[in-house]
Amino acid sequence: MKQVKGLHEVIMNEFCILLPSYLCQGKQGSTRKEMMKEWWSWSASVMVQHSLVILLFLLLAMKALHVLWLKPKKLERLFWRQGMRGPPRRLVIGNVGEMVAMVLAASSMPVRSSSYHNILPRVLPFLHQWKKAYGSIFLMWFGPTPRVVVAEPELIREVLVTRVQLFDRYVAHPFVRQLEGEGLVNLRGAKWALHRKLISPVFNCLCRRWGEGCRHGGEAVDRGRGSSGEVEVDVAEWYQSITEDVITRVTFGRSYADGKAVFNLQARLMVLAAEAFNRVFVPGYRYLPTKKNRERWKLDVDIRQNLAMLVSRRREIAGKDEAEKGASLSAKDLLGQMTASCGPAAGINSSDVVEECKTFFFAGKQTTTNLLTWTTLLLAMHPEWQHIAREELLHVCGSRDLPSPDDLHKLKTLGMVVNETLRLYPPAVAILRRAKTDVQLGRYTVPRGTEILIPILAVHHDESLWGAEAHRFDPARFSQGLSRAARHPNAFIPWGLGERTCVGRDLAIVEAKLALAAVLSRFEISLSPNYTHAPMVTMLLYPKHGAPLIFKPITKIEEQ
Ligand code: HEM
Repeated sequence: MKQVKGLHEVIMNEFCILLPSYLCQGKQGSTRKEMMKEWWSWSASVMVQHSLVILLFLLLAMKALHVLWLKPKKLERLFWRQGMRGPPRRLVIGNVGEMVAMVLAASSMPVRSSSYHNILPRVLPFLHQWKKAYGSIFLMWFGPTPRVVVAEPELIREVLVTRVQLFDRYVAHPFVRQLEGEGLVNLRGAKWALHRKLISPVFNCLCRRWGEGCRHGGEAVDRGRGSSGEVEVDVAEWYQSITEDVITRVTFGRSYADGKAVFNLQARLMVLAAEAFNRVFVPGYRYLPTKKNRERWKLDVDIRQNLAMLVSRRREIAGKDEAEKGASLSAKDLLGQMTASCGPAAGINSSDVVEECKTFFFAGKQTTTNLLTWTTLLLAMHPEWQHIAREELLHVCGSRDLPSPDDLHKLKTLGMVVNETLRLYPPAVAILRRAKTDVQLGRYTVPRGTEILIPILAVHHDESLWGAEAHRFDPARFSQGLSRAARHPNAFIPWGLGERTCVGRDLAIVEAKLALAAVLSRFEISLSPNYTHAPMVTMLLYPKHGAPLIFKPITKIEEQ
C-alpha cells in the first residue's frame, strides 16, 4: 500500500510539470490527496468538454448527413415512384453546377439577329432543355432542396389562385430581404393580409401622380434631344433615372428632395449588396466587419433613420392639415396616404411604413425601367409597330403634349405593344413558392417544403400555348384582350396571379404608356449600330450590353 502511495507521489510530481500551472501554483499548503482530487476533477471536466465537442461534432455530422444525403434520397425516391422526372441530382449541389455551366455556355454563344426573340434557350437554357426532355412539370434540385418546375397554366392557377393557402412565399436571401425591405413582397400570413388591404387602395389613387411624374420624364426627353438633332442614348440608363424620379415623386410627393436622398442611399446599398451577394457561398461572410460590410450596415441604418424621420414629419403635417382645414392635404402621395390611413390603430406603425417605402422603391424601380427599355428596343426593332402606335397617339391626343388619364384607355396599340413586350421579355422571369404541407398537384403528391418554380418566361414562349409563331413580336395577338391572346386564359402572367399579384401593375402600365407617349410623339427611334442583342438574367431580365438607340426628332409635330 505504502509502495502504491509512493508511486502516486512520483506520478504526481511528474504530472506537476505537465499539468497547467494553476493546479500546481499556490498548492504548497495542500495535501497530496487534495491535489489528486483536484487533478481528477480537472481531468474529468476536460474529458466532459472533449466529449461534448465530439458529441456536437457527431450531431452536426448526422444533421449534415440527413440534410444533404438521406432526406434528398428519400424525397427523390418519393418523386420517382410517382413518375416525376428530371435531371439527375448531384450530392450537395443538386443541379446548380449544370445550371451555371449551361447558362455560361449559352451566353457565350454568338448573338443572333436583333429581331430574334426566342430568348429562353439563351437566358435560361436549363429550363428550356429540361422542359423539352421531361415535360411541363419536372423535378430539379437546388442544392439539397427539391424544386418542382410547373409550366402548365392549369397547375399554375392551382398554386397561385385556387389552392393558394397551401403555398407560402419563398423566403428570400437575407441580402435580398435587406434591399427589398420587410414590406408586402416579404410579408406573409395575417400581417401581409392587413398591409395588402390597406395599401392596395392607396395605389389605385396614384395614377394622376404618376402622370405628373412622367411629365418630368417628358421634360427629360426634351433635354435629351441635343443640339444636332439626332442623338444616341442608352435608354437602359436613361429610363432608370426617369423611373427613379417618378417613383420618388409618387412615394414622397412634397418631401421629394428628402425622399430622393433616401433613394440615393438605397441605390448605393444595392450596389454593395449585389457585390456581397456574389460571396454568399463563404459562410458567415456577411457578419464579418469588413470595410464594405460596415458601409452596408451603416447605409441600412441611415436609410431607416431618414425614412422614420420623414414618416414622423408627415404625420405631424397631416395632423396640422386636418386640424386647420378638416382634411389631410398631404395624403396625395404614397407616404402621405399611408401615414394617413395606416395609423397604429389600423395595425401598421411607422417602422412598417418605412419598410413599405423601401419595398416600393426596390420592387417598382428596376422592373419598370426594364419594361420601358425592352418596349423601346422592340419598337426600334419593329418600325411598322412604331408607326402604328405613333399614328394612334396623334389621333387620340391631338395637340396635347401628353395623354390625359382618359386618353390612356384609348391607346389600344400602345397597350398591346406593352403586353407583347411583357410576354416576350417579362422583367420578372419566375415566381417561387414553397409547399406548406404535403399537397396534391395534378397527379403528383408534392411533399412539404418542396419549392415550386413558376417559369414565367418559359410559359410566355411555349409554342403549345402561343402557337408556332410564339417567338414573333406580334402585338396584334392581344387585340381581343389578355385572356384570349393564348390557348389558355392564364398563359400571360407577367404580374403574377391571384392574391399576391403585383400591387404596382396599374401604376407601371400608366408610367410605361406616358413615358412611351412622350418619346414616340417627339422622336423616331432606331437601333444604334452599337447595340448587341444579348438578354440576360440577374434577378431581372436585362439587355446585357445596355440599350443604345438613335433618337431622331420629329419636326412635323413640333411645327403643329
Ligand atoms: C413592369 C413592372 C413590374 C413587373 C413586371 C412586376 C412584377 C411583379 C410580379 C411578377 C409580382 C408577383 C410576385 C409573386 O407572386 O411572388 C409582383 C409583386 C409585387 N410588386 Fe410588382 N412588378 C412591376 C412593378 C411594380 C411597381 C411599380 C411596384 C410598386 C411601386 C411593384 C410592387 C410590387 C409589390 C409590393 C409586390 C408584392 C405584392 C404582394 O405580395 O402582395 N411592382 N410584381
